[in-house]
Amino acid sequence: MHSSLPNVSRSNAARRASAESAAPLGDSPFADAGLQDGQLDGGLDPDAARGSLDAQALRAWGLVRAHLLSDLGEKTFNSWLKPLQLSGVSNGEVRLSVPSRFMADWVKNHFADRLRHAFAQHIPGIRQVTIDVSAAAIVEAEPETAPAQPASADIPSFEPRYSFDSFVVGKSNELAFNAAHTLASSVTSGKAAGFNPLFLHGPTGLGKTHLMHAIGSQVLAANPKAKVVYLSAEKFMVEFLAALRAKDTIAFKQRLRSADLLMVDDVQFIAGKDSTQEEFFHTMNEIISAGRWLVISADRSPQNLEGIESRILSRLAWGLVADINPADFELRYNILKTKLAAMPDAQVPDDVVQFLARKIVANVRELEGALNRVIAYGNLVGRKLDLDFTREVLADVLRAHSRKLTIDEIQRRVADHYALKINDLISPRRAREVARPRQVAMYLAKMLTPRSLPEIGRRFGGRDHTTVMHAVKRIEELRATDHELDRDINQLRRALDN
Ligand SMILES: Nc1ncnc2c1ncn2[C@@H]1O[C@H](COP(=O)(O)OP(=O)(O)OP(=O)(O)O)[C@@H](O)[C@H]1O
Repeated sequence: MHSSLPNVSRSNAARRASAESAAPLGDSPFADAGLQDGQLDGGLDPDAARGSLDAQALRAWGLVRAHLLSDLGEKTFNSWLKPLQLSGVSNGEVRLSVPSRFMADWVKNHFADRLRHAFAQHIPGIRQVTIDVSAAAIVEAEPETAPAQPASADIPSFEPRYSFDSFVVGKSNELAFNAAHTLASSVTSGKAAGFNPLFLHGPTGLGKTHLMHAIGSQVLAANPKAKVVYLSAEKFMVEFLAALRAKDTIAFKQRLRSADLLMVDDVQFIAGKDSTQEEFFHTMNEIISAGRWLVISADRSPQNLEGIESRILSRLAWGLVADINPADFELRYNILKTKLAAMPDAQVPDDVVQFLARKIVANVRELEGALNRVIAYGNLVGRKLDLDFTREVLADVLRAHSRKLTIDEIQRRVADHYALKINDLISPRRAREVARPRQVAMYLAKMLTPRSLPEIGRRFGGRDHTTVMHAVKRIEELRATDHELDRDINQLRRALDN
């Protein structure tokens, strides 16, 4: 595991190392994908970049970061995982470093298992992940009294992506959208909104943070001097406790309580955290009674927020409570189309968009992540973005979502499609009108179920696994030239997907 890297900037070192290595990592032909996103630049200890890590470790690190970003979402990733640096891999152990003791403890307590699991998928034999404070940080900072501030807590990046214009409205989110828009207009015009605070709630990944950022962007666009403060409830707590430890809560209080618009995201996080809730209650009160604006989000309604003090809940219920529900197919499809309209270089056929909208139903973050992954991998390997490629790239996501398809179902569909009986498919008959559909059914069984070749052979009248292998190969070859067969298979796959 030793290859030396040139002493270049961190992201270049990581990129170059992964680009230079030709060896595929595990089974994935897309091993570099983790380094495609600017989000994932860096993450490499400067000492490691000077030569102690090999290309496999670097590529695995890129993938681990990509997976964690898509699993945990940008907010959590940026706050806690983006600052991690890879400093070494040896003897089944991955060593990571962070800039402060506080962060090291936090990451250890909250993410160590997830990191270990993610690494083990890409570097066989990884048993342990160790998180240390980086040597440079120990010299430069006072970690115990000054916890890391991995991302700006004060003013959100206001991502231009997160605007009202880019938010696609459907039945499930129109109340929240209208409420957010009304509040933003009231803050900028000074006219009463008729409610304050605004409480947005809904399951993860459905656009609460997007709407908060959109409110903030609109307010700042109208009045760049407005004091807009956005922070997650987690960061509220971390900063408050740090201020308490440093015996200096005045600056913290002033910064939040003087906001014209204060937005606190994911408030469920402070459930059961008594002293933080106390502070939060006074902050809310001060903001509202001074006629300034408050927006709160949570993953559930105020009635269901267990562990949050009743005085906070009743304060929240005074305002407007707007829910966001899971998107239906139409909204999911429109969201994808809107995202694609902003990416003129991406050529994604409509059947792929429909497929994604049909398959990825849990939340918009996952939907967006799936689309980005297909596009990024397509660019990386230079493949046409069709349904086969999409299924290949998203195999893990689809597996998690899909119901179990059986060989019986495949046989039934194929038999119907070719106007045959199921018995024809498992019979010894070799006539072409039976043999070709049988090969199609075997091919689909191999592609769409986890069954092994011998198992599939057994289910087709006790045939040998080499017969199945031959069928799969033959259909793959024919699909490239026989358009009718290709169309049949696409139709069958769509039918089986539903
Ligand atoms: N209606 C929508 N139109 C366009 N993009 C959307 C929509 N809903 C969600 N998104 C996108 O989905 C992603 C996840 O949304 P967001 O982070 O706002 O979710 P959230 O509800 O705050 O999740 P969490 O509870 O995990 O914080 C973002 O990239 C956001 O832009």
